[in-house]
Amino acid sequence: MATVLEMWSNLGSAMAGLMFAWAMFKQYFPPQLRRHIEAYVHKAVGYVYPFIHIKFPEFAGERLERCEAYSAIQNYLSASSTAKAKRLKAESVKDSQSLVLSMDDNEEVVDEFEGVKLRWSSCLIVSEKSPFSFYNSSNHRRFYSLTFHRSHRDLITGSYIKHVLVKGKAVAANNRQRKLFTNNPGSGWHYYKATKWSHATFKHPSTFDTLAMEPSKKREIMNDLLKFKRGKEYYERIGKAWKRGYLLYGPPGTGKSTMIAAMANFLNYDVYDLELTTVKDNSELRNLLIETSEKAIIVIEDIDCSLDLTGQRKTKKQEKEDDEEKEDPVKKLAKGGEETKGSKVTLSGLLNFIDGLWSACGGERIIVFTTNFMEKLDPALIRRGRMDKHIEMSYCCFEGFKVLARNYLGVESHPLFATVRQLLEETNMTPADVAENLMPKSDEEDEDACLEGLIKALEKAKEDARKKSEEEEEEAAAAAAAAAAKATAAGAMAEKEGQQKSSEGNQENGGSGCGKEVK
Ligand SMILES: Nc1ncnc2c1ncn2[C@@H]1O[C@H](COP(=O)(O)OP(=O)(O)OP(=O)(O)O)[C@@H](O)[C@H]1O
Ligand SMILES: [Mg+2]
Repeated sequence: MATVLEMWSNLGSAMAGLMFAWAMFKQYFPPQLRRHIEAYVHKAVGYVYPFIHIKFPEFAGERLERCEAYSAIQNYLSASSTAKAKRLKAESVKDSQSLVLSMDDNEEVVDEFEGVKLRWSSCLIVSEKSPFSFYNSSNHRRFYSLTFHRSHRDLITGSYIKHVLVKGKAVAANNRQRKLFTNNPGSGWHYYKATKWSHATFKHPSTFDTLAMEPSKKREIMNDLLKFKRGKEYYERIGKAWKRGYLLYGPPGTGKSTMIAAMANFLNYDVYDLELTTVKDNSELRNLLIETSEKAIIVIEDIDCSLDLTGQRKTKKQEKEDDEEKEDPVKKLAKGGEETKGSKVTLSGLLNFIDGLWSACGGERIIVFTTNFMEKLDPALIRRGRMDKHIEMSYCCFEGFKVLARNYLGVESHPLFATVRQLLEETNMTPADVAENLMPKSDEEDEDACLEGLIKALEKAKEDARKKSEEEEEEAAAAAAAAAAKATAAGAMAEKEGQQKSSEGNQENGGSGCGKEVK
């Protein structure tokens, strides 16, 4: 005990001596000489001092922007700071879902990388306010300082710093508040408000767990998305832009939009909902693309209705109608007026948007088209390489129903499931309709009532489909009978004409000479 006390008192007097010497040094040595001496002292210390410091300032550059590296380090250290540091600081960071906890000024934490220990300190320097400064607070300069032994220089400068930045960015991405963007109409861009996209916080509850779909198909899509997300190096190696196109097709209410939300939640990406009809032309489309962020899903819903992208040439009649509309404004208004005017986006513009040179800027993007009528689309638009994966969203299967029953009623099994299974095999019902039938409409409605309601609806759908097909059969039979009758009548007529002609021929041969018209 005595030795510890002795040590502290020795240290105290040594410190006091040093501070006295420093004060004398500052007072009696002119600044220029002082700088020289300081430089030599640093050099001399460098020979015996075995540690290296790296400084990461909070603000840098001419415009003093916040350094990306500083934010990444702050995020990287947040986990170890929360566990180890005694004084913490809580900040709400832009676009972050929750508060970011980091160590307070002048705190330290120790980190370990490949068996090497390193020390991170958060430092704050407060200097006098410059008389020319526009800011009225004194100058605060914050930075992180990394200290390590010089024998690990290569490891730290080579791999560790890269590791910290990658991990820190990943933490920020996980904590990021995701957004749903939609494009502003071209005419709405002003010189003072050049925003091409408006956004809201993206909060859609759909996930792959709640999506009604055949499990093997669902797994296949999830694997595909994961492979894409982790494929940065792979895409670089094969020389392909880091993006992937999905085409979702199927009848209304089969979950195409729901699937997009599930994809965004699964990948933790932003969603850009692109309304093509309000995009003025191809160059505006390109500008919109440039302004999307990384980690984005760009969606064009109902692509078949967005523009005339069928790639088919207009018929003469359509061309004539269009010319008439141009000349007659009344006709144009009757056809939908202002709305139909505008977008000059062409098929080739859209193809360039998907896989032209500009589409490779930024990377990590998914493009999704949805349509109810796949056959209406130009094959060039949906060929593999542009729309890499075609996903059919179809009517509800029994596995899909089980997901919906679990979501909507909280039941995993029920005696009525067998009947539902049978009926789903015999008739088509969209997941949207199944979901609507499963949803309790009042507090009194329990799972039995909802399942019975669904069974009734399925039976009705089956009956309707049967009647419809009977009607169609009858119509087809009637059409066939009418066609047959027409053919018989035409045959009879032709036979009659033939007979008349031959009798006229006979008369001519008989020398009558009067060419009588046959009616
Ligand atoms: N596969 C599904 N899984 C879970 N819920 C679904 C599914 N399909 C539809 N639904 C439910 O039905 C509603 C409508 O579905 P959604 O909007 O995704 O259909 P859609 O295929 O995009 O239709 P449209 O072609 O008309 O745009 C959703 O809000 C969701 O509640
Ligand atoms: Mg939809």
